[in-house]
Amino acid sequence: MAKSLPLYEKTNIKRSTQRVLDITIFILLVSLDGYRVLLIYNHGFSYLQTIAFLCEFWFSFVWFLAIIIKWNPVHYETYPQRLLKREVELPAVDIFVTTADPVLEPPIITVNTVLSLMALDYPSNKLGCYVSDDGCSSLTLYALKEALKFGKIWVPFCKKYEIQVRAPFRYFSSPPHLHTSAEFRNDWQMVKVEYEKLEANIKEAEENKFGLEEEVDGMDMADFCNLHTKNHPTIIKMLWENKDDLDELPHLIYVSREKSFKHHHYYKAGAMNVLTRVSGVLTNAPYILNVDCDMFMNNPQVVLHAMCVFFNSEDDFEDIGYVQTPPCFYDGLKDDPYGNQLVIVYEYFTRGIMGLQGPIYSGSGCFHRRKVLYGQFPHYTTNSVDGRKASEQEIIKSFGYSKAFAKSAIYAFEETTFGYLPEGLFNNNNLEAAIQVAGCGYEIGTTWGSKIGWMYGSTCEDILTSLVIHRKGWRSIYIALNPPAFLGCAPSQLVTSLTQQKRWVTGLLEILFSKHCPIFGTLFENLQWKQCAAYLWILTWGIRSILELSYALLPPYCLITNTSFFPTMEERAIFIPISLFIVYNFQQLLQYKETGQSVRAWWNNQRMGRINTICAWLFGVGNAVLKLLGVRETVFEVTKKETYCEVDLGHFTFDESPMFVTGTTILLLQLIALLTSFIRLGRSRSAVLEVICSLWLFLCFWPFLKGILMFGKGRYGLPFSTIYKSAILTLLFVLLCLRTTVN
Ligand SMILES: O=c1ccn([C@@H]2O[C@H](COP(=O)(O)OP(=O)(O)O[C@H]3O[C@H](CO)[C@@H](O)[C@H](O)[C@H]3O)[C@@H](O)[C@H]2O)c(=O)[nH]1
Ligand SMILES: [Mn+2]
Repeated sequence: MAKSLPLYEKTNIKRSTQRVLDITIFILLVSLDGYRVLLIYNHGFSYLQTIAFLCEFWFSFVWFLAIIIKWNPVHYETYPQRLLKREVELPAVDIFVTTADPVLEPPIITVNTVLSLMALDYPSNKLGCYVSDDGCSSLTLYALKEALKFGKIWVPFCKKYEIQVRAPFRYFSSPPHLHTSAEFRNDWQMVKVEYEKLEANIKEAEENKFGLEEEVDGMDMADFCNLHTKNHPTIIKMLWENKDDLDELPHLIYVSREKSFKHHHYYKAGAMNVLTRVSGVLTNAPYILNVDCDMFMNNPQVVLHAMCVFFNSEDDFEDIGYVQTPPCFYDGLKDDPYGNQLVIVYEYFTRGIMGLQGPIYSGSGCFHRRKVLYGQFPHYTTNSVDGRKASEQEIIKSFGYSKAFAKSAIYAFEETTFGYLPEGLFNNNNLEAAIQVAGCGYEIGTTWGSKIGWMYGSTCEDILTSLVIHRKGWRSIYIALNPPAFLGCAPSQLVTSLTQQKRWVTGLLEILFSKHCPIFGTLFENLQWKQCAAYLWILTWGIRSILELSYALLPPYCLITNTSFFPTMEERAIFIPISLFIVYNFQQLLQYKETGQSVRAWWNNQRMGRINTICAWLFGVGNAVLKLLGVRETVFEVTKKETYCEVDLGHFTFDESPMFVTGTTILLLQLIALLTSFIRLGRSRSAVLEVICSLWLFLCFWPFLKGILMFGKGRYGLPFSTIYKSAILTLLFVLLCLRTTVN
């Protein structure tokens, strides 16, 4: 019987070898800690040994957390065909796309994402697509308007021929299949020409910066006339309304929330909350799918897959808060030179977390339940604010003064499948209500960002939001589809990648040192302790960077001062660090092999691991400290989206960023250390392991040496200021080393 078949199934993945290796590494780490303790106990306190102990102790702790996470990996399989057989009424879904800057995020990218989403295999009268434009750009609006025209031929074309890749730029980047009908080839050609026209129009508008006050194609652009992108009233444009017709496109709504210099706008989290409210008064779908502007939909069935989870069986479903799809990227550079494809993190860590309370929300490609975002606790079917049923008055107090919104929220708590559609969608009353809830003063005195919606206070609003949801006891589920549900663009330049990493680390520390710290969530709320371990593993990245930096300074210190911090050749304990080095790298290599990646990809990732921690994460820590001290607010630096492949892809390029100073300094120090030990060869104590460490780090930071050698050769070379700052730091360190030996 079709009805009784489950809509999704969970299978455990067996990874015995990995488990054995994990445990072995942990035992070795603990032995190393033990060795240090004994040494300090027997020979008295020494700074060198204490620093080494602290670092290694922390690495052991992080490894312990990792074991908890990786212990029980799982896989979920979803069956949309079974769902369709059940003939249930499918619920409405509101789709949120955010864009923030027409230069860093060219409108053609956003347009492709929107077009792919409009073409989802899902009843189009149940979909509403909201685009938030924090850049308040008439260009983005114009591009959307043009895209809508193209969408009217694109979407039917995709559905007629069951095209899989529904982002046109991606689809047209390869020729059509050979064995296709003449009709298909004609259609293909026609649609392609139309897409090229769309591209050309947007490009032209970009170049000409058309007179903003002009009427573009019957659309009044006067709203954008003379306005400042950081100080302007709300602009909402109802671009398309689906009149409850399956063959039409889904609703398309453009929202640029009000901005003023007097208010904080909370970056993406703020934008998401505005969309939540605007969609609340318009379509109020019980499910919300959110997608970054650079993540196009790549599996048309993805909404059906997600619904399989939500619709499985009554009791099961009652505590699932959201469904996340993995972040996957297209056109990954060969062998992952910047280590940002996250394959290993996904396969070993995320799959592991899936077996705990559930995956962490990663900001894009996620299906939320509206009532969960509204602060609902699991197993409630009516509204509950702070865990108990609330009156309309209380709802207004916490959700803001809009009556229309409060009313819609009550519907949302009851999770009616259609959402809330009073007489006609785009009437003036609704529009007025929407403009009201998009105002920048609307949230004052409410609990938006503190208890409901997307959470404020961290540039990693995604992780903070999911933590707050998990703390209430909700579970979450990951669906990894084939083909991947969404494909995004990963930074293809070193600076961009490092800037992103830096922002993440700042955001993570902001959470760790706030009242939202997961430890409290486990002690006082419903966050499971293993899930807490998973959060801690991520949130402590910044701390790891300080210890990694200290550890990276130990070998040069020892080699310059002719001391050692590792056991020497004469000691039997030397086998501990040696085995650790071998087993650890063997395990890493094995993981790359298991996931079908090359040895080169392993090397690149492990190298970028060091570069990220020492360059980007360290500055992330700096930003977080400045914020905690109240010196400076953190800033969400939007990641630059590269549209076209540049020639130097994969080559390291540099700029004036201070992040490169630490990297260059570490390189110079290893160089001096290696030279010193070479000169001393034969006359010094045996410091084999220190030399190996130094050499290893030297190889990791090799691209910086190239940067120095290419000095003056444009972006491939390190700028002079960076080199001389690093040289001064190196000199200071060497002097410090010499001073300690004199004493
Ligand atoms: O003031 C802002 C800043 C950003 N965004 C949007 O936020 C999204 C993510 O920004 P991006 O610069 O692409 O950051 P990434 O580092 O690529 O984003 C990752 O990390 C973020 C948290 O740091 C998450 O929010 C993202 O979903 C996740 O993909 C984009 O759609 C932006 O348009 C806004 O809407 N308003
Ligand atoms: Mn992004």
